[in-house]
Amino acid sequence: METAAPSAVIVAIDGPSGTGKSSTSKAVAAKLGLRYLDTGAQYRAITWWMISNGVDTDDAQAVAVAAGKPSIVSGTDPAAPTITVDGLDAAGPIRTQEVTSKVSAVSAVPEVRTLITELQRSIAAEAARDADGIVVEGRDIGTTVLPDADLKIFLTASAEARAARRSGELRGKEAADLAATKAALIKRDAADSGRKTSPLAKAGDAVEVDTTELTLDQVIECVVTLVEEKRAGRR
Ligand SMILES: Nc1ncnc2c1ncn2[C@@H]1O[C@H](COP(=O)(O)OP(=O)(O)OP(=O)(O)O)[C@@H](O)[C@H]1O
Ligand SMILES: Nc1ccn([C@H]2C[C@H](O)[C@@H](COP(=O)(O)O)O2)c(=O)n1
Repeated sequence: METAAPSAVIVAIDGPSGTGKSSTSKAVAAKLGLRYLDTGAQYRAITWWMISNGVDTDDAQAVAVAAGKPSIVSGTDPAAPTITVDGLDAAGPIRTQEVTSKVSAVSAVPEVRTLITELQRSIAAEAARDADGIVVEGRDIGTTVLPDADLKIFLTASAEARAARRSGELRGKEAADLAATKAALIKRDAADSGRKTSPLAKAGDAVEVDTTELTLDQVIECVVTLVEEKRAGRR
C-alpha cells in the first residue's frame, strides 16, 4: 500500500486561463521544495498528438478511440518542468495557437479525462510518497482529481487583466490585438466551464484569491503563507 511521507503536502491550484496558475505554482513549489505538475500541459500534449496523427479533434468519438495511444510523461521539477509525448519533447509544440484553439474540445472528451486524471493521481501519489509533496495546477484539481488535497486555491482575475498579461507574452501583431486575446480567453473559459465532465470550477473548500490588483510576487507570497499555515496546522 502507498503511504505518504509524514510531512507531505498536496496543493491544488485551479482557475481560469491567465490567472497566474503556472507562474504561481512553479514558484511556490520551488520555494517550498515541492514538486510541480502542469495538468494543462498534459491536455495540450494529447491534443498535439491528435493533430499530429490526423485525428479530427472535433470528432469526440475518434478522439476517444485514440486517447489511449500516446504515452505522456511529465517531469515535475519546478525549476525545469518537462513534457514528452512518445519520447518526444513536446514543450514547444504544445504552445502553438493551433493546439490552444483545439485543446478545449479534446479535453472535454470523457475518455481523455479518465486517462489523464489517472496519470495525474499517480504522479501526485508518487510525490506524496517519495517527496515533500506537490503543487498541481489546472481546472478540476480541487473538485475531481485530488478532492482530498491538503490545500485548495482558486485564482481569479478580471478578463482585462488576464488579456493584458497574455498580450505581454506575445510579439508583434498578436500583441497589438488585446481585444482578440481577451475574446479568445473568454471563449476558452466558457468551453472549459461549460463541459459536462469535470468542468473548470471552484471547489467548495477552496480559498479564492483575486489576483487582478496583485503582482505575481504578492500572489506567490500569499500562497506560500497559506501552505505554511497548513503545514503548521493552522488551517
Ligand atoms: N499577478 C500577476 N500580475 C502580473 N502578471 C502576472 C500575474 N500572474 C501571472 N502573470 C503573468 O501572466 C501570464 C500568464 O500567467 P500564467 O501562465 O501563470 O497563467 P495560467 O493561469 O497558468 O494560464 P493558463 O491557464 O492559460 O496556462 C504570464 O506572463 C505571467 O508572468
Ligand atoms: N485540469 C485541467 C487542466 C487543463 N485543462 C484543459 C482546459 C484548458 O483550456 C487546456 C489548456 O490548459 P492551460 O495550459 O491553458 O492551463 O487544458 C483541463 O481541462 N483540465
